[in-house]
Amino acid sequence: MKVLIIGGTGEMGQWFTPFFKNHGYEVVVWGSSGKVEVAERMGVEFASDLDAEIGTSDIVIVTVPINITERVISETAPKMKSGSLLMDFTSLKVGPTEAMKKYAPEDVEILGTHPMFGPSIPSLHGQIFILTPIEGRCDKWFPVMRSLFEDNGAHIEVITPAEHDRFVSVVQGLTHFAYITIGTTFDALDFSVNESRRFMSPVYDIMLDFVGRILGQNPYLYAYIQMENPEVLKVHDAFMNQCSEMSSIVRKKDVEAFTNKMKDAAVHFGDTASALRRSDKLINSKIAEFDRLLDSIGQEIGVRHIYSGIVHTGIIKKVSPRDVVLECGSRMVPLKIENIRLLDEEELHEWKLENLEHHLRDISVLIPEEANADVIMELVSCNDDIVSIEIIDRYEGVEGTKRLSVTFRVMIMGDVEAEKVHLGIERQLMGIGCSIRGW
Ligand SMILES: NC(=O)c1ccc[n+]([C@@H]2O[C@H](COP(=O)([O-])OP(=O)(O)OC[C@H]3O[C@@H](n4cnc5c(N)ncnc54)[C@H](O)[C@@H]3O)[C@@H](O)[C@H]2O)c1
Ligand SMILES: O=C(O)C(=O)C[C@]1(C(=O)O)C=C[C@@H](O)C=C1
Repeated sequence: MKVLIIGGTGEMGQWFTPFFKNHGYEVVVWGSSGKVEVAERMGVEFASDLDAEIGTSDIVIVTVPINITERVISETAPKMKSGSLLMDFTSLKVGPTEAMKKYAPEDVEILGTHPMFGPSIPSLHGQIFILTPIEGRCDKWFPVMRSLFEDNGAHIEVITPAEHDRFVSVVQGLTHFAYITIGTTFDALDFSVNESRRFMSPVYDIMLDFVGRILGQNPYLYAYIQMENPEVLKVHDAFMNQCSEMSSIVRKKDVEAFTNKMKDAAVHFGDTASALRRSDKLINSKIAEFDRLLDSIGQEIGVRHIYSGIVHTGIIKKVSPRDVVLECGSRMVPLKIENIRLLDEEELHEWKLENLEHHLRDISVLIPEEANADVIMELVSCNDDIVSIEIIDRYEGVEGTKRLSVTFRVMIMGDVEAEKVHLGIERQLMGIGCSIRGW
């Protein structure tokens, strides 16, 4: 089954390429900037002949900047083969769906989708995926796509394209607008965000992270989310009216009016108690990770850099509210706490197993008569410094004894003193009655 991702070299395209590849699809990507090296890095083909790929693909996904999506659909849809599926990931749904309806031949199915997440999420687990199928235009492929996303942990919401655009005019239109405007206000006030962190409350801390998260992303995406959805302007008007009304209440020092507005908004909002609990959880999770770092000073830890994926292991030397210093061999590595995730013991162990260069030792022993070599091996294997152990030789013909000779091949964890562990294993074997051969 072949999937062509038009825009496959972009942010979302690069997220979904390995996703489809890992589910057994052959993936071919195309991007206007011709980034063949991006395709190579992902281990997929770059579509050198785009029209030929469109005509032979089972699924074509359009995931290009919002403002050109309809044009790309109009150029792509008519060239698709019978029985195939045309799908998009655009943050708006009315325009792209109308274009798919208009330009896709009747025997090509169409499905508008909007993944409600950005490309920095690790998996579909717990993420919302909005689907806007058109009656009679996606009977074969809708259940296939739905279960592909659902089986990977996504929560599916099915609505019409118009309902979608109305909801996202607030869900994204208002949220992004408010956060971006907070960012532009910092700038207009020439306010030092960095210095302000010294005085931050939990609410401010979290708000800053979200403002920074949005400001740091592709500004064109956010511009088109504001400008290509006609519903957004109504939301801006309502927001700005509320800003002026609240500000004039503040100027008049009208406490009664302010508190009434706030109480009314709380009633309209609904369950503020759950919002408090959930935001407490978010705040506490930040504190919990910080506490774990503090508790680990002087101990070995492993942290994964959220953006590069690189794992650093070492002894934790210093922790301040925003930074941590790790001693990695002879180097001191400073890391920003917001950029790292602390690995738990099991994750660190797994990482070591996969990434360290381990030490191989063969230990030959004569085991006691009547003893069972497999049981002895099981006993020895209960040692955290041992990666693996196997029996590579059993020999009954040792001169002068009836005892069985057994050779254990032991892989010792790469970051421990192999000699010490080796001697420890030999001592343990002797303790249960084995004689080390070659002594
Ligand atoms: N980034 C997100 O967080 C996010 C989340 C959900 C949905 N989306 C939607 O996904 C789509 C892609 O967003 P993105 O962030 O991956 O964008 P991007 O800018 O990172 O990637 C755009 C891709 O489109 C290609 N492209 C640019 N101009 C083109 C043209 N004229 N013809 C064909 N291809 C062209 C680029 O080469 C690139 O491969 C958008 O519709 C966006 O609304 C984005
Ligand atoms: O950065 C994130 O995690 C996002 O959620 C990105 C985000 C958003 O901010 O709403 C951006 C555009 C998409 O349409 C969907 C999600």
